Amino acid sequence: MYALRDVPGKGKGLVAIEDIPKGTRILSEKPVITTPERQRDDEWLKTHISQQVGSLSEHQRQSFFSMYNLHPYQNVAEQSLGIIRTNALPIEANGVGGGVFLEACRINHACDNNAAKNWNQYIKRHTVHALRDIPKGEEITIYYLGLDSSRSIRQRKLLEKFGFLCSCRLCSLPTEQSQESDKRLERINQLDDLIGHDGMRLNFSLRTLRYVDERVRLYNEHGPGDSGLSRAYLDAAQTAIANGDLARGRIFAERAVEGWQTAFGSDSEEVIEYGSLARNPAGLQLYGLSMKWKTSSNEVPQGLDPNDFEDWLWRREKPKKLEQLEKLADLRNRETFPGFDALPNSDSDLDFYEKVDGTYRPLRYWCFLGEITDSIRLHHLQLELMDTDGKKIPVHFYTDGRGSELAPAQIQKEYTVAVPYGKRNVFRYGNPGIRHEDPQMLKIFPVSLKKLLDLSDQIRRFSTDIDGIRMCHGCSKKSPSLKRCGKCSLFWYCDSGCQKTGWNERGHKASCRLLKDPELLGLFRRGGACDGL
Ligand SMILES: C[S@@+](CC[C@H](N)C(=O)[O-])C[C@H]1O[C@@H](n2cnc3c(N)ncnc32)[C@H](O)[C@@H]1O
Repeated sequence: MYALRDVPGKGKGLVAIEDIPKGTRILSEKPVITTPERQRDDEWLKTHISQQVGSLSEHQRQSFFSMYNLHPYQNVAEQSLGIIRTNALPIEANGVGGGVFLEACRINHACDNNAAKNWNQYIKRHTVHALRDIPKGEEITIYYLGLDSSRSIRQRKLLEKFGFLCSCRLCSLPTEQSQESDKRLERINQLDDLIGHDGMRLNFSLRTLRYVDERVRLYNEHGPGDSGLSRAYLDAAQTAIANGDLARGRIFAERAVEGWQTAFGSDSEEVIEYGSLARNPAGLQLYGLSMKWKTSSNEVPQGLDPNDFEDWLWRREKPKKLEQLEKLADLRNRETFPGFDALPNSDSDLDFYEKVDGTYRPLRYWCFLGEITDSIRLHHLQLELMDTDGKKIPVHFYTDGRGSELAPAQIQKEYTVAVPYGKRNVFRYGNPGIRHEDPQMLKIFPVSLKKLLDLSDQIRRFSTDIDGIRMCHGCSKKSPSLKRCGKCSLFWYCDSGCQKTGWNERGHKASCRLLKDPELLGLFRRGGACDGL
């Protein structure tokens, strides 16, 4: 795939002698000489290295002594040490710190490298993989430094450590573009700190995901193949899984693995470890730290265009295209209508609240929905509700009337209770539930939760206008000239025949009556519902 050639200004280097596709393992090599992990003095090192040089084959010896040496020397031992200092690549193995590889050490540096080096602990070899398609004739390059840093820092380190001034594409950018690239790298590093510190401390919150989302976008702008990208996807996977979101966790883990697969190969530690995470995201120890984003592993939306898919994946709030959709909430949207486990348990949960002038205010609207399965009146009313996840939780009435403000006819099994801005509360006795204090902040609708969710589905299907076209609730035909139901204004029909079908056969008689309740309509009108129901 490659040959050792003279490369102008760089001494020798490896050049592709055929097209090398992205992800190809270009080489896989054992060290001929190793250096210890612990710092040793030069005399000790010289002896240690001379012993190893002594046991090289003739071919290896020749190859070793033809390697580039930055350091002056007076004898063979000093020469060997100089070659090692110029060429050694890191090795992470017990007691070993670095090693010389006869082929891999011939690869020159570029800040926009087209190949990745890696010590593979499983096969005890150094591997080099193509990060992108490398056309025949192009030089193979790797990245010598640890972290990504600005042009001036990179140049200083390369000069100090390796004695050359880098002239790669990234280092040769015009000033303005180079400053842009530096800013990007600085922000990538800053985000890394924030994810490491703030993000994880905030219990893997939405904010962590925002940081990682930005980091991934910056990496993609920066250029392909940075191994930081896989790390970033792993952070995203951990954040999702810690919140019970197996669907996104799986996809993020798959993306992390895909990057490592390209850069390190399928037998690398990263691909093996995180490949099993992608197959079984629930196996992560952090799984379920919270269940506020709960999904199953295959709950992935189908048929979205790539941009919408990314918006879903990263939980980006995006402006909706349709005016109608903005007005009418989807009661199955778990962000707006979370199950009990996903509710905040305090005002300081920054996914739900922001601090303004010293007090916490909701960042957005959310509403807990649960169906009554039981009720008890002791010194206060206690309702037992079943939420959208099938979990049963108590609601304790600590209103002035202790629950007497509700008429007995309202408290019926299978009716649905809505609690805007509901919070999880731990009671001194009994199971965690909701502590209800303000009578305005709870409403009961005479319909089961299942029927309410079905109604939500129907509203989205039949009342949404897509470029002026709606679907007839009677016959499901799409048309730009339907007429709306005069009562609820939410369902549309071709003519009175279709309206009759909708009314008598497709359940609109019952749903239209329900939708007469302004408070139920308020539940669907997300915006209007922001101040309670
Ligand atoms: C590990 S060796 C790489 C192989 C070396 N070019 C040779 O001829 O054996 C590292 C040395 O190669 C040279 N080198 C590597 N990358 C370079 C680059 N981008 N520009 C100029 N010299 C480079 C430097 O002299 C550096 O100290």
